[in-house]
Amino acid sequence: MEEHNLLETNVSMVPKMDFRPLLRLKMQYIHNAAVKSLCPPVRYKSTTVANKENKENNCPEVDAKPYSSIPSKAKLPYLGHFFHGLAYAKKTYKLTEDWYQDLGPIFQIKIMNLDMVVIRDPDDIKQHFRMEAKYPQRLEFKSWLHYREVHDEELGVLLADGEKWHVQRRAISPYMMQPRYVATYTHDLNDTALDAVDLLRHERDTRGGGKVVPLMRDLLFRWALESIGVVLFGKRIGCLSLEGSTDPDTDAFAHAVNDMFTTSERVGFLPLAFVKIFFRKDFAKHMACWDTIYRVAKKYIDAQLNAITEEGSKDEEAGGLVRQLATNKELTIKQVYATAIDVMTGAVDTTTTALQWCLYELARNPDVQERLYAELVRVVPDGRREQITQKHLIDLHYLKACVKETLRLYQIAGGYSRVLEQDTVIRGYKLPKGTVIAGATPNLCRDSNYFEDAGEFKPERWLRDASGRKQETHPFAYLPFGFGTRSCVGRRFAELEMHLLLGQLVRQFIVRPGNAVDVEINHTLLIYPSKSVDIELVDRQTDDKDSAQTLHS
Ligand code: HEM
Repeated sequence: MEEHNLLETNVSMVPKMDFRPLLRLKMQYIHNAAVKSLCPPVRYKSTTVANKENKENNCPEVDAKPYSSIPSKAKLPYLGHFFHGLAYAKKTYKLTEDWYQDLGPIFQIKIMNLDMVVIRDPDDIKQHFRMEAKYPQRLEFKSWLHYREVHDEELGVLLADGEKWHVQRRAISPYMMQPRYVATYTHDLNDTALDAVDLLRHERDTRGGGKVVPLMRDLLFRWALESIGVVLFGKRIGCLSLEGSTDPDTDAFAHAVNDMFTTSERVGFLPLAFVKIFFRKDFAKHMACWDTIYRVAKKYIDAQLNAITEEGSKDEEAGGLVRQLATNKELTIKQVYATAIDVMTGAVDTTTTALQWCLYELARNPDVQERLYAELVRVVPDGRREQITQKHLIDLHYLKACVKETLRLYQIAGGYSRVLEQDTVIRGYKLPKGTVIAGATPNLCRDSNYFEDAGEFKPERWLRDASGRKQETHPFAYLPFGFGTRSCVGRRFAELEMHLLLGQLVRQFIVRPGNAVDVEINHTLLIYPSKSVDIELVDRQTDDKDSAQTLHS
C-alpha cells in the first residue's frame, strides 16, 4: 500500500482574520465578469409565482416544467458555479441560504460535473422521500471511491450501492438499529463516559491551569473512538488513560478522520483529474488520511478477528459488532473490513462535533444548564460515579432534549443527498433519473417559519409544557440523521453515547465558556465549530443547592 505523509496541520486551530465576505464579493465579481463575456444573458422566472402555481396545480407530470427552467444563477461553461463554491468555502449553509433568498425553495447549482438540485421546503422533502427507491443512493464521494479502487478495497455500507449495500446494511441494522441490542452496551459506555470525564478533569488540572480544558476537541475524539471501540470490539481500546493514549495510533486515526472530512469539501466531488492538479496538496493529504484510517482500523479489526478465531464460540456475546459481521455468511471478508471501517469512520467526528456544540450552547445558556442539572440530580441522585442506566434515561427528558436541540442548531452531517432512480416531479419541475437532490435541512432547522425563536437554544421546545402542550414541528424540517432505509445506522449508539457523556459531565461540573467564545460555524462536509470548544469546567460542590448558585456567579 502506498504510504503518504500525514500533514499534521490543524487548519481550524490557526487564528485567522476573516476576509471571507471580501473574498466572496471578489469571487462574485470575477464570476459575473466572466459570465458577461462568455455567456448570453438568461432570464429566470419569478420563483414566488412559480411556487404558488405548483402548490395549487399539485404538480401533475404532464404540466411539469423542464429541468432547464429550474431557478439558478448564470453559469460559466464547464466551471458552472465554481467561483461561487470557492467564495463560500467552509460556508455551504450560507450559500444555500443566500441562494434560497434570491431564487426560492428549489434551485440548481452546478460546480463542474457536480450538478445538484437543492430543495428547501419540508413538503418537497417529504414528497421526495415518499418516492424513495428500494436501494437509496447518495451523491458519489469521488475521492473516497478512488481510494478504495486504487487499493482494491471493497465498498462498505457507507459507500456501496444497490444489492451490495443492502447485504451489508442487513448485516448490521438488526443490531445497531435495535434498541434492546444497543441497550446492552449501556454499562460499558457509561464506564467510558466516566473515564472521559476523569480525563477532562485531569487535563484541566495538569495543562489548563485548573480552569479551561485545553484541546477539548482532541479529548472528545478519544472518547468517541473509545466508545466505538466498545461497540465494534466489545472491549476498551485504551484511548482514555490519564497518561495519554496507550496506542499513539488512536490519535492519528481521529485526526485522520477529521482531516479526511475537512479536505473532502475540496477534493471529494470534483473531477479527480482536476483535483489532482489544482488541489494537489489537499488531495495528497486526503489520500494520506485514508491510509491512516485503513491502517489503524485494520490493526484493530485484525486483532479482533484473531481473538474470535482463537476463542471460537466460547463467548458469543464478546467481540462486539465485528463478531456479528465476521459470523455473517452473506458477507465476504473484505466486506467485513469495509463495513467495520465505515462504522468506525462514521462514528468519530460526528459525535465529537455534536458534543462540542452541545457544551458550547450549555456554556452560553446557564439557565438551560441549571435545569439539566436539576433533572440529573432528581433522576440520578446518588454518588457522582453512579451509572446512568436505561431506567434513568427513560426519565431524563431534558437531557435528551438538549442533545436534540443541539442537532437542530448544528445539524452535524450538513444536509442529505440522493440520486433519483426515476424521473420525478418536484415543485412542478421534471427532474430526470440520475439527478442529484440535496435537502438544505440545516437551513430549514434555523428557519423561524418552522421553529419558534429558531436561532435560540431552547431544549424545552421538544417537551410538553405544564399544560401538556408541545410545539408542533414539521417532521421533515428536522432530519439530523437523515431519513428512510439509508438513514444513519449509528443513530441509536450516537444518542446513547452523547446522553451518557453529557449526563456524567453535567453531574460533576459547571460548564462555562472558557476559550469557547466567538465560535463560528464551518460547514465543509460536516458542520464544525471554527475552533476547538475549550470550555471551563468548575467542579460542582457536593451540596447540590449551592451549585445552582455557582452556575450564575
Ligand atoms: C451526532 C452523531 C451522528 C450524526 C448527526 C449522523 C448523521 C448521519 C447522516 C445524516 C447520515 C446519512 C443519512 C441519509 O443519507 O439519510 C449518516 C449515515 C451513516 N452513519 Fe451516522 N451520524 C452520527 C453518528 C454515527 C455513529 C456513532 C455511527 C456508527 C456507530 C454512524 C454511522 C453511520 C453509517 C455507517 C452511515 C451510512 C449508512 C448507510 O449508508 O446505510 N453515524 N449518519
